[in-house]
Formats: sequence, structure tokens, C-alpha cells
Amino acid sequence: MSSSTTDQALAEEQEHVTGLYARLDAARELAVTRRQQAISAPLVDNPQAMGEKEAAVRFHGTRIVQLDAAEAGLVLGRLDREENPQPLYVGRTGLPADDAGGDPALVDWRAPASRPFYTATPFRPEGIARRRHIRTLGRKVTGIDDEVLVLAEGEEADDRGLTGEAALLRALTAERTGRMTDIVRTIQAEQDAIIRSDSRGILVVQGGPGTGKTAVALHRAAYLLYTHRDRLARSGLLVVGPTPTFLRYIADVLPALGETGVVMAGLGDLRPGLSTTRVDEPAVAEVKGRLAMADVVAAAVKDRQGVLRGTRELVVDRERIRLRAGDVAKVRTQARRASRLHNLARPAFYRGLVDLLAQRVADRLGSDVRGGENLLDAEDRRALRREIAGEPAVVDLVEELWPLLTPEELLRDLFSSPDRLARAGKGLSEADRALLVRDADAPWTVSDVPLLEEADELLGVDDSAERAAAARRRQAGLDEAQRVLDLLHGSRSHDADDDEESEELMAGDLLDAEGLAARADEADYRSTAERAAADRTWTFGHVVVDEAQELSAMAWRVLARKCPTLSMTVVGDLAQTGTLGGADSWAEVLTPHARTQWRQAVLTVNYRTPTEIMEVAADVLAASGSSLEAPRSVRSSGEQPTAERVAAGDLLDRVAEVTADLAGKGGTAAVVVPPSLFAAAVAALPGATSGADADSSAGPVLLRPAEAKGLEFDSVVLVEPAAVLAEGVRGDSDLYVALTRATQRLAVLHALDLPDSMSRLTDR
Ligand SMILES: Nc1ncnc2c1ncn2[C@@H]1O[C@H](COP(=O)(O)OP(=O)(O)OP(=O)(O)O)[C@@H](O)[C@H]1O
Repeated sequence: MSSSTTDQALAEEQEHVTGLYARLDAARELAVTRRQQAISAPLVDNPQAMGEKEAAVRFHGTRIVQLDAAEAGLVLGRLDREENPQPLYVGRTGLPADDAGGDPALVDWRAPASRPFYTATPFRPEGIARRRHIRTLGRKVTGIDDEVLVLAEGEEADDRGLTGEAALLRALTAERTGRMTDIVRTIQAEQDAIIRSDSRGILVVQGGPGTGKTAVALHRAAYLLYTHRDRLARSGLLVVGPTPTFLRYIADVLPALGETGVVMAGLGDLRPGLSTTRVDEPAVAEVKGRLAMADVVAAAVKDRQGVLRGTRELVVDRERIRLRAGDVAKVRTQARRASRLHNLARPAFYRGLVDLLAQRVADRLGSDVRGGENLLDAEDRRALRREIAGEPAVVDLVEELWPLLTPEELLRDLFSSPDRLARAGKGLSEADRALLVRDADAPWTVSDVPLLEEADELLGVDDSAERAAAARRRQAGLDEAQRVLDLLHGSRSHDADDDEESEELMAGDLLDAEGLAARADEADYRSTAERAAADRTWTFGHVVVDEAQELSAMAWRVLARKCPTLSMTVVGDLAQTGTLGGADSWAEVLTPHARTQWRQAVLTVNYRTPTEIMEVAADVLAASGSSLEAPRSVRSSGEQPTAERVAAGDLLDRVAEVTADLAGKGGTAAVVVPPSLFAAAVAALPGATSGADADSSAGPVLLRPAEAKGLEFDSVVLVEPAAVLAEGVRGDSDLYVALTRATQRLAVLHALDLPDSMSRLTDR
């Protein structure tokens, strides 16, 4: 385009974009008014009307959030269609047409009509003659990138398979801020297919580093919330990520897309009331993550149910009674029949034991010396049972043989007792069991969370006391409501002519005490996300799992329970698995929970790491013997990665120098060190944030390889790769992860020899 044509096009687009912003303002004003109207609509004592009112307030509230989020970069671009002279504008949110039946003024990027914006190519133009990306700063149009999809005769398509290549490359080379940003302008066709894929079943996205798995998973979440708004607004959507640093890194993406009602959790947050980032030693975590641990937990529960070792003498009602293991076993069988859940079966065990003891005592007390029938009548027996039930010796015995247990108590007792472990962990080797032993007061770890959840499933909560308390609260609420109504009635104007019906309408005319109490009871103003996050038994409408290759079998079991419909998006890279219990094959991991209800999509293009760095990483991957191929980089940076050998004593000083130098080049910077050098590196780099606090928006960060997973930085300093390789339980994966974090520059510093697989760096 000549510069004057560009100027004219820019001016035209500016006019259009200004018009769209005016509509955005109007839509926002309308939503604010509607919300206000819904809030101030009079109260009516009708659950349906109240529900509608709440829904209207929520609906308009959500719309306001979406419209606010759409302010930055409202318009993404436009599609010029072959068959329709009117261009179709695509944006972050939809804005309605003026006339019924016409095209919307702005089509939401998630609507079906927007699809060609991401997928049309010169080979498959989908009816689109031209695609235009519109760049804006605030409300000002700053540039346009056009792609002509219907070529003139004789014109050859230069097809690299990229959509909106200019816009894409601009996005990819931009400096990073330390927070992931959305990619709605430049989603690629292979990514779009995943984002819009059917919500049913588990969709696994396997892709190498930088292929946009995280980006795709989050945009898919936004797409599903748009497409299945009603269902997901009620059931909620859960996003699970590996670390707090990672969750912080991705936290802005969904709000920027106008979606705020999503629960984000690390693996240590999946149990309400517990939030841990503490990890076990790799070998311990591996044992705790095995599916066999479900059997261990189940056996540990059984071990606390009516297991009498040897015989026991009790003095009940001044009678000496001898109980044998077999007697108690019978009672245990009855109790287990009463409930599958340990705590709920306890009353049946208690009752059974009292019956057994009462029978024994009655046999003695009431036996007729002349050999006739027992002399105790039904009332005597009832009294006897009551008495026995209250005997301290009996209460203590029930406490010992069938204690009420919380999951925490069960696992504390189990892990702090080699004997209990030996009884419950028959399926584990002695060495594995030894790994599980620990002090009773040891803090919970991320790998304990699925075990606690498993225990919860088997123990249940005896909530009879709570239910009784709730009934009492409800009665008190009723009394209070009646008191309020009486008071209102009493304060009715006495000036009114007694003979005439008062025209004054009082609350008591519209409500009764039940209604008033119920209203106070039902009002739960928490959002779906808040309620879901607080409720252990909540089941989500969709679950997104990132860095899913790291999850243990037990963690999968928890997630399958949190989403029984198995509507999940699971993204990860088997070549980056760093934990012992992590995945080597998706089939192996998912089949036990989902049988055949899962499918796989593959991403092959690396949008993050430039070719120069990716060549080194690909060598490392190949040397590891992995059958997976490294993804193809979409761009080159023109800068070669560097390697520098330094004397061991000077290594960290040099790291500090190089880091300062790279950080000075702009954007974000990270130093990745093997665990053995971490503490020394913290001391050598006082300005860097590290570990769980690492935040690259605040300056350089210092990370061990496992902590770098999923993150990216403009510059990366990799320290002592040979140690990274040697120290990790899957050192090859750790090195591959570390090498693929940079978007621009990589500097390797080492005192030891470089691993052979990195010889490309020194051969040059
Ligand atoms: N279509 C796209 N347009 C613009 N940027 C993109 C696109 N796809 C991916 N990116 C960018 O590429 C980078 C890598 O994406 P992302 O972190 O989602 O990759 P990943 O597959 O999760 O990587 P890893 O396996 O290393 O965690 C991000 O900066 C992301 O914004």
C-alpha cells in the first residue's frame, strides 16, 4: 500500500473504531442502568421472582465486567467477505446490530462468525477476500496489517501456515512484562481448532515448549464460558496450575478476556482449608502419588474399625464381661452394612456393641435359677442398654475401636506409626513404607492433598450434631422473624379509622415468618467461584489442567472426582515431565480415570523460543532418547546463544554480572540454577526474587528448573547445565525446560564441562 492509501485506510478505520467505542460506552451505560433497575426492583415473596432478580443483577454485572475488559484493544480487525460488501468487524466482545437481522456491529472473537479471522488461508479462504488486523493504542488506531486471501490470477500464495503473520511476529518479539497476555489477536489455526473443540470428554493437548498450550487452554476456558455460559456460570470452571508463581504469571489472561468467575488453584490448594506448596522428597512424592495409595488409605480406615486384638475384659453394671475379637468382628460387619462411610457407621457400631454387652449382662442378671425364661422384661432391657451406653468403659472402648476420625487424624496416625503402615500398606514394599514414615506434627505437603481427599471420601462427616444445630438455628430464625412481624404489626398507624381496612401495606401482609426466615437463610451472595472454592464436594462444569504431565495418579483421581462429567482440557508436554510420578504416556495416566473418554490434539509450532536457541534444546531432547520431536520455531532472533566457561570460584560472580548485563537490555530476566547452587545463588544475587516469590515483573528472578516450568523471559542465564542434568530425577527434562524459557537471549555459564548434548554451543 502506498503511504497515502495507508493514511486513508487508517483514517477510515479510526472513524469506524471511534463509532464502535461509542457503542461500547452506550452498552455499558445500558448495562449499568439495567443492573440498577434490577437491584431496586421491589422485593416480592416469591422464590422464582427472587431468583430472577438475582440472575438479572448477576447477568448485567457480568456484562459490565466484560465491557470494561474490552476497553483495551476493543477491535481486533475485520474480515472483508467475497459475497458481502459490508466488512465484518471482530472484537473482544460482541456489540449488537442496529437493525434486527443485520450483522452485529462487532462480533465477539468467540462467535462462530469470527472463526475465519483465525483460520482462513489463501488455500482455504472460507469466503474471505481480505483479513485486516487493526492495531490500536487506547482508542487510537496506530496501524493495520492486511492479508489478501483471494489471490489474483497468477499470484502465488506465500503460505507458511501462519495467520496474520505480521501481527503475530510483532506479538512474539515484543518485550515480556512478567505477566502472560492474551493472544486473541493472533490465535493460529491449529490453536483455534483446539480452543473451539467440543467441551465433552477430556481433551489432551500435547505440545512442546512454547507451542502455546497455556495460552490455548486459557482461551479455550474463555470460549467455553462464552458458549456454555448458563451451565458454566452455575457449575464453575477450575484452572489448575503447578505453582503459585505460575498462577500469578497467568492470572491476568482470563480477566483481560472479561472472564473473572474462574477458580485458580495449585495442586496444594485442591482441599478447601489447606493451602500448601511444600513438596516431599521426589521418592516420597512418587510413592504417595501411586494409585495403590488409594488402597492403603482404605486399609488404614478399615484398620480403625472394630479391630480388637486378643480379648478384653470390661466391667459393665458391676458384671465382668469378656469380649473376644470374634464378638467385635460381628458387630463390625453390622456397622459396615449400616454405612460405607466410617464416621457415619460409628453409631451403628456403638449400638451393636451396647446390644451385645446388654445381652451378656441380661443373660446373667435375668437368668432364672430354676431354668425358666429370662426374668428381665423389655423395659428392663431398655434401661440396661441406656445404662451400658453411658458407662465410661464402654464409651472409651468405642472411642478406641471405632473413633470418629478426620482425614488429618487418620493420615497423621498412619504415617507416624510403622505398625499401622505395615498393616495398611501390604501392597507396598518395605522400602516404600519406610519412605512414608514421618513425625506426627510434620506439615502437610502437596502430595498429601490427594490422600487427605481420598480419606475424606471414605470417612464422611457425621453431621448429625450439625444438622440438629441447623434445625435449632432455623427455629430461632423463625422466632426472630415472627418477633419482627409482630413488631411491625404493632407499629401500624393507629390513626387509621378502625372500621375501615387500612390501605397501608405492611411487610406482614406480604410475608409470613417462614418466608422472612427463609429469605435470611437463602441469601448467599458469594459468587459461584467463591462457593466452589470453599466446598470440598463441589463439582465443576469444566476443569483446565496445565503442566499436566507432572500430576500423579492420585492427583488425577482428585480431579476426576471434582469433574465427574470429565469435561476437561489437559495441556502438557511429556518431554518436560520432571517428577518421578509424572506422566510418560497420556494413555497410561488417563485410562484408569477416563477409559476411552479422552482424545489428543498436538501442537507443533514453537512461538516462544527463537530457532537459534531451539536448535540447542532439540539436541538435548534427542540425546535424552525421547520419541517426541522438538517443536519448530516460528522465528529466529538473529542472536546466537552463548556459552562461557568460568572458574568454579568465580561462577556466581560472573552470573551476577551477566544477569545485570542482560537485564539492562530490557524485558524480563531469569537465572536458572541447579538445586545445589540455589542457596549460594540467592546470596550472590541479592536483587533477584526467588522460589515461590519469584516475580519477573519486579526484576530478575532466580529459579530451580522445576520452578521455571511454564514461564518465559526475554533473557535467561542458565548456570551449570551438567549439574542440572545430574541433579534432577529426570535431569534431561529439567535441562530441556531450562533451555526453552527464553524469548530472545540465552547465556550459559559453567565451570564443569558442558553436557555432550550441548556441544553445538562450543563447536561454533
Ligand atoms: N497465536 C499466538 N499469538 C501470539 N503469541 C502466542 C501465540 N501462541 C503462543 N504465543 C506466545 O508464545 C509463548 C508461549 O506460549 P505458552 O506459554 O502458552 O506455551 P506452552 O506451550 O504452555 O509452553 P511450555 O510448555 O513451555 O509451558 C507465550 O508468550 C504466548 O503468548
